[in-house]
Amino acid sequence: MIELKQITKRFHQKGRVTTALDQVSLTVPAGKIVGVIGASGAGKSTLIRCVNLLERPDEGEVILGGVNLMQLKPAALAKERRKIGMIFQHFNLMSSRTVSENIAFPLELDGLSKGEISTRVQELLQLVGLQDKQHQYPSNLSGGQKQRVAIARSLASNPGVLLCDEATSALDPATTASILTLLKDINRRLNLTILLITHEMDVVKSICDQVAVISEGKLIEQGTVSEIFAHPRTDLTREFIASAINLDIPEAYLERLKEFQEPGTRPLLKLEFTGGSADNPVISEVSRLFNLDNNIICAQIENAGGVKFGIMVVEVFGEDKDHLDALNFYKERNIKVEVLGYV
Ligand SMILES: Nc1ncnc2c1ncn2[C@@H]1O[C@H](COP(=O)(O)OP(=O)(O)OP(=O)(O)O)[C@@H](O)[C@H]1O
Repeated sequence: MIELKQITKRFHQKGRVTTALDQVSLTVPAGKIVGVIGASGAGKSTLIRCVNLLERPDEGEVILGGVNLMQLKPAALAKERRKIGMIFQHFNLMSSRTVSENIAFPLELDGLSKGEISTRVQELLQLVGLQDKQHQYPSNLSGGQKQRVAIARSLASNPGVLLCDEATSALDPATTASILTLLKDINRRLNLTILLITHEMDVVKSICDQVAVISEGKLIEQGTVSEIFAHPRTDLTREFIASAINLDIPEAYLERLKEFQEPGTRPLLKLEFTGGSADNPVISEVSRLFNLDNNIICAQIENAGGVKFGIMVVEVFGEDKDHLDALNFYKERNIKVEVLGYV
């Protein structure tokens, strides 16, 4: 549905050139939800803005439903852009218009009659669950309700594609979850293709079919969510996966944690499991093979795209040499292991 082919975008400012995107190629299949994740300044916003040519790439092709947008004249491009909806972190609603009037705006631009607009607005209000707010102004709505209005407005002209620019970044966790559920529901019901950018792996984990990781303007990894969570190839991707797990080490252990080993202290290990390694009984294997006792301090196992991943923190009792052998064993089993310190 969306094909970005070797997109490069440079910004020139005060004699300096920033390459925001460097030969980026990305395909978003029809009906799928694809997430692009990256840190601040990685190029996410530039990437998503290149899809509807809000930013014009210096090199490469932007193909939407088989049409190369880069080759279109302004009138034809404006027509193609009507097929792309977009929502933003800060909603971009018109404060002087009510909820219904905001949603009606693109339909007015499309030249629909008053009756047609009214019918369509009611459908959209129902889709996003805001019938009771239709006469309110945006200033009287919560963040989640504002984003629902923005979603309804973006869908007014029946676009085939929805671009989401950090759409949940300004929302609290519960509201984020409800907006992500709505996006997934719309994706299924309308067969809408969604490209979203985010800096949160939780968003990817919740609703994406595929994910690409962007760093310094380059896509460094892409694949299905299950592939990427099962076999992350880069440290950055591993960090994003780990960030999707909220693991709290008990305060009592953190207070006792020492950087270097002292007599009578034991290593505290953090183990990160992804994919196959989360299914293996490694903790009991390690105990048996290396004569070590593991005290599990905290652990969390999550699921994304049918793949398990998780983190466990263990206090290990045993001989120094056996500890080293165990560390190597974990590494051989593709389990990322870190000695957090000694307790
Ligand atoms: N209009 C512009 N003029 C000059 N430089 C720009 C412009 N827009 C973006 N950049 C630069 O391009 C790079 C990528 O920026 P971009 O906004 O795409 O990153 P991002 O991943 O969306 O970051 P964030 O999550 O902080 O919004 C940054 O180095 C940024 O400073």
